[in-house]
Amino acid sequence: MRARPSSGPAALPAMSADSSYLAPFDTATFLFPAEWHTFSDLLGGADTGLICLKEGVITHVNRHLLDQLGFDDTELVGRPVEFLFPETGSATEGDDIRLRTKSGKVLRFHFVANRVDALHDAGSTIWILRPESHGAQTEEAASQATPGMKRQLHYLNRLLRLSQQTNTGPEPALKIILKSSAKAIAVHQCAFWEVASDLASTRCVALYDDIRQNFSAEEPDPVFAEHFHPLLMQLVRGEQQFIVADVDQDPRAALHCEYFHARGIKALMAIPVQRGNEPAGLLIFTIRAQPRRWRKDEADFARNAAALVGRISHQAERAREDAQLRHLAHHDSLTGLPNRHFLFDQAADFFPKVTAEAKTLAAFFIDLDGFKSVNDAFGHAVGDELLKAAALRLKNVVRKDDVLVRLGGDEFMLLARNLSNMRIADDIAQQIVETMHGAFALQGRELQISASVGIAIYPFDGTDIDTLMKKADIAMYHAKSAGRDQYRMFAPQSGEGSGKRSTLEADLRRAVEEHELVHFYQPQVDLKTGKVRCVEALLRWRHPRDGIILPAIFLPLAEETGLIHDISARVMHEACDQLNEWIMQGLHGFTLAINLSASQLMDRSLMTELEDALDRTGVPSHLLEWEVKESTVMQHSSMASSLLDHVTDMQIGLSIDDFGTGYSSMAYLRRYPVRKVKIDSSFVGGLPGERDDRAITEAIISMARPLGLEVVAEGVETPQQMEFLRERGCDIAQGFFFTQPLTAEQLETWMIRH
Ligand SMILES: Nc1nc2c(ncn2[C@@H]2O[C@H](COP(=O)(O)OP(=O)(O)OP(=O)(O)O)[C@@H](O)[C@H]2O)c(=O)[nH]1
Repeated sequence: MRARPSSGPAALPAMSADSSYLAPFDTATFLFPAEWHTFSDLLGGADTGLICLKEGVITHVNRHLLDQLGFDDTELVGRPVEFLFPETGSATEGDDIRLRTKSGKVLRFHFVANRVDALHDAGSTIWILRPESHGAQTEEAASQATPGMKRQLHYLNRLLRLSQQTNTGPEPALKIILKSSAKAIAVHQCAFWEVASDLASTRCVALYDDIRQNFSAEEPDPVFAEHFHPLLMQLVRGEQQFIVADVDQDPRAALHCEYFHARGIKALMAIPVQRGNEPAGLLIFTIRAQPRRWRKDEADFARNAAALVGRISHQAERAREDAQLRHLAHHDSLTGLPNRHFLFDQAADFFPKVTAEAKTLAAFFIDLDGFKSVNDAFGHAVGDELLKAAALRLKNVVRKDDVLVRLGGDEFMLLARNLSNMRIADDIAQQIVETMHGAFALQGRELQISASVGIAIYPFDGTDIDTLMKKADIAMYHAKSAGRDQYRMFAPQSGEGSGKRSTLEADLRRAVEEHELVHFYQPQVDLKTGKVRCVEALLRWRHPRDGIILPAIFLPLAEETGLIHDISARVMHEACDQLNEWIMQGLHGFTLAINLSASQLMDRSLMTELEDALDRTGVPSHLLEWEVKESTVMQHSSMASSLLDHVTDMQIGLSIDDFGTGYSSMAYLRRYPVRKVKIDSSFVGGLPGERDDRAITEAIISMARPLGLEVVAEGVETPQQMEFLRERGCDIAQGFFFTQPLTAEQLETWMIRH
């Protein structure tokens, strides 16, 4: 087989050291360095030269060959291989090959094998060069070695490919090495015997059997204990290799013959494995039935495989130790909870995420009440038990994405992410307080304790963990002063922090004036026709520093400061303008839904703003829809009723948000002209798998139908959810399955495509 690289320049001045032949070159794109090292470790016996080429250009040369030729790595890598040929040159597998040294001498090598696509990188070629024959005997040896080395190369190649595919840790890697090594040097079995750290015992970790084609771990038996174990221990301790061609002829094997006969072993190679500088065990290759005169390349391969096993097991041990250390450093040994260090490390990771996702985060500072007296009355050990039991109860309050840590003593902190509204923070704090109420049965006693909780909210009370913790601590202190066994939100008057609140207020004023409050739009799609029936306008604050902020965060502040009026007026006008623009563009056939909070519903001037906006734009009022939360209609029914009555007269649609979230009286459905009810996304999220969510969804749909109400499902994310809803007769769906909320321009493009 001709192996001369075809892509190299045809007539090169071979002896030239002209650097113009150095192509722009990045080794990493050709071959992983680790892969090359594994490869050259395993194949490169003390006298084997290896060159790796990519399209005729040298990418790697092993140490042995570099030493022979007198070149440095950097002098060869990146050059066409012809650079090494004296005058003209060629390379034919199975033949001799002549290469020039740096000093101008010419050396001859035996070209054992040329492997195309040897490594993961298609197009890579590996040349294996052995010392050129010095006489008849060596020539014969070389030609005998050739098929063996080709096989080694073949299995090595497989080994590397597999190790890349699996990459699942030391155990699969070990199996791959055992199997490939057994095949590469054609033995019946290859086993790794690991030695205990006190060097007192060995254990067969894995054994590959070529005949059975499977792995097992050899069970030591009495014959092993008496005849083989002493040999293993002696080899491990002395770091000696034991290479035997015929166990019946070799006097060193005589003592252990019984074991070899019992196992049918005729020849073996036992090679010590080092883990770092410590003995790790032995890699043992065995041959049954026939003696075997081990060739040098086979012994080299075995030694290199043992080195690889040692390296992998060393890396695995280090990774284990690192993980253990990291766990210890980040966890509290009493409760097993993450500790303060973990919290700060985590904070570095999740604060940017929270900001990027425009989410909120609540920090709960939890401190047990009167814990000291438990210690004093019953002793530290009972105190410890109580801390463990309290931690366990707190864990039950934690949701999937939350982080609970023990800060120290009787203090814990919970970070709850992704709060869609502030009521959830109240609910969580209430749960924390309540979870401590039941008596703790500890060491035959019943102990009663309570907890005080302080809450701080990101980004309003702080944008870093230190500040949030401090504010939550202040709020917790206020909960204690108010009588303990309760929670408090951080409020400006609860300590320093008023500065921040007033900055925020100023920010919000500016936001209204500078149009930082913007609408995103999410379509609601008819499940029968696939048409867009409605577009919900979702108000967001595009804060120049803090990113997107949800209304659940800024509306309470807007209500507190009276800014809500300006915001509502703007919402009405902008919604009508946008709808008008879409109508002018020919996008119609859908309504526009606007969310109204409780305080907006009580603002009588809102009606005037709405009428102005409708007059100014000419948008027909029936194309508007108001979305009001069920709780809002219920809690403020008398105050809101006159506004809602007016809406009825104007034929503005009314839809009830978060329908079914816990209010039992449905009388308002008859009282007001409700057009639609929306199934809260918290129920839709569990569809179709969660039994309760299925039952609630089905109940809402069957309740709405006789009342002539349309049902809209919010938060639909998967085809399975959509299919379930469609089958159950849900009319309309909205959610990421169709699209996330979009800007007006994005929505236009989306609509044209759908
Ligand atoms: N058993 C036990 N006690 C601890 C541990 N770490 C700290 N403590 C004790 O926990 C107590 C916590 O103090 P405080 O929170 O001020 O005591 P308290 O009685 O709960 O006071 P209030 O919070 O004001 O109700 C101190 O007495 C600490 O010595 C621990 O690991 N185990």
